[in-house]
Amino acid sequence: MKVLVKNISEIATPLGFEKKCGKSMKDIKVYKNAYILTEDGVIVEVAEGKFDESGFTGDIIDAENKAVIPGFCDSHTHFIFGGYRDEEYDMRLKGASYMEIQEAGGGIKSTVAATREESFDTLYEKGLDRLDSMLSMGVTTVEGKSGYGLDIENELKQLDVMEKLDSVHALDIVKTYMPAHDVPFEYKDNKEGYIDLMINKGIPSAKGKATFFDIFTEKGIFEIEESRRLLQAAKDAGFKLKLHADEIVDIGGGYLAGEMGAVSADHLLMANDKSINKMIEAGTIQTLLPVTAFSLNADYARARVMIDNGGAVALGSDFNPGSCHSNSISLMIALATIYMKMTIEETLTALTLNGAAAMGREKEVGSIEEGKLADLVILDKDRYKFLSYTIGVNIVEKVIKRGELVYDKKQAYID
Ligand SMILES: N=CN[C@@H](CCC(=O)O)C(=O)O
Ligand SMILES: [Zn+2]
Repeated sequence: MKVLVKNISEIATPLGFEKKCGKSMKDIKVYKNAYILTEDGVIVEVAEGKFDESGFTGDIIDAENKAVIPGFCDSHTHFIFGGYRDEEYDMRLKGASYMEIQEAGGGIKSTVAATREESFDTLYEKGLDRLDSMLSMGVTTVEGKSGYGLDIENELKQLDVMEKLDSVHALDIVKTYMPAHDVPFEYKDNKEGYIDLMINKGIPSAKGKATFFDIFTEKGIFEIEESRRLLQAAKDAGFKLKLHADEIVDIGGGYLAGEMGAVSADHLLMANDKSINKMIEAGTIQTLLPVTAFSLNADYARARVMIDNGGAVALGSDFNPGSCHSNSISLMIALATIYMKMTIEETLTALTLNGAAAMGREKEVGSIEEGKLADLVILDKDRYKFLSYTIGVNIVEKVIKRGELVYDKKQAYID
């Protein structure tokens, strides 16, 4: 089945089947007055000018002289969770810190209690709504983590919910197993016991159910040597690695990510120069989550140092019920461009091709070119620079996933 997307004012996309590093992050290909031809969900032609429609029997999507970009690849979310933490957020607005709340038994632990309580079906229904919301912001591939079960059964419940969602929803989901998100209440005086449980039972139980293993490497949560043991066990079991690193305190989590050959290290608000250089040397993608920094009222990650020294930077939403209850792509773009001093071209690469690479999907998605899946966003503006210029506003008009129109903002309104 062929689909033609025609009357495109401008296509803006990074090009390639590998992550972009350093200076090349800003190299965006811009086609003017263009079209995209797809077949069976895959892009077969991208060109400027008019496509000869005589004898064409496929479907046509008219972009009405609007700009087209690749579907966003959000490589860091915790979107399967029970309950909410609005009261804790209010406490933070009144001055309590994220870690104070966590140490007092709130934070991740309160979401773990709520997620254990919630049935598969309830988590699934909430997941559907959250995926719809992501789609409306132009996200076509998303990473989702477990990490709110913290026991064998409930961690697998989260992964199974994502598996089912992936099979029914237009968005593609890349699953991450994260039993090392925190030490559960029942092991509060026996962290070693929990680490042994994860190594001996948890990791084997999740084999084949998730692509990545992730850990919260943080002072007072999992320290460097504890993290190393867990990461090694996960790597030996065939998982690719991710780390939540250097978010609150610099304990060298970014350096460990480089040493372990992790695909990505995420947050990195406090990452020091040695860690940044180690990640660059190791090819570890530095995934930055500016909406979390904004929500925690913390300093932003040093994107310019990372990019100017040759690093590959991705951007993710970190959508979760605690540190960042927002999946807003437009807010993320505003923060990345204004506070992290990324250009809009670097930001686009970070949210598409590099995000795809942070999920191991760079060969399939993340750019608009022959051979990639036809995952496209039609903006309601004719130039891609409106992505940053229209501050904090969602300018996604239509979303195409594997060549099929799956979201149209205009149909969301009653006339
Ligand atoms: N920092 C650790 N994990 C999440 C927050 C999870 C939560 O607060 O529930 C994050 O990436 O920010
Ligand atoms: Zn996270």
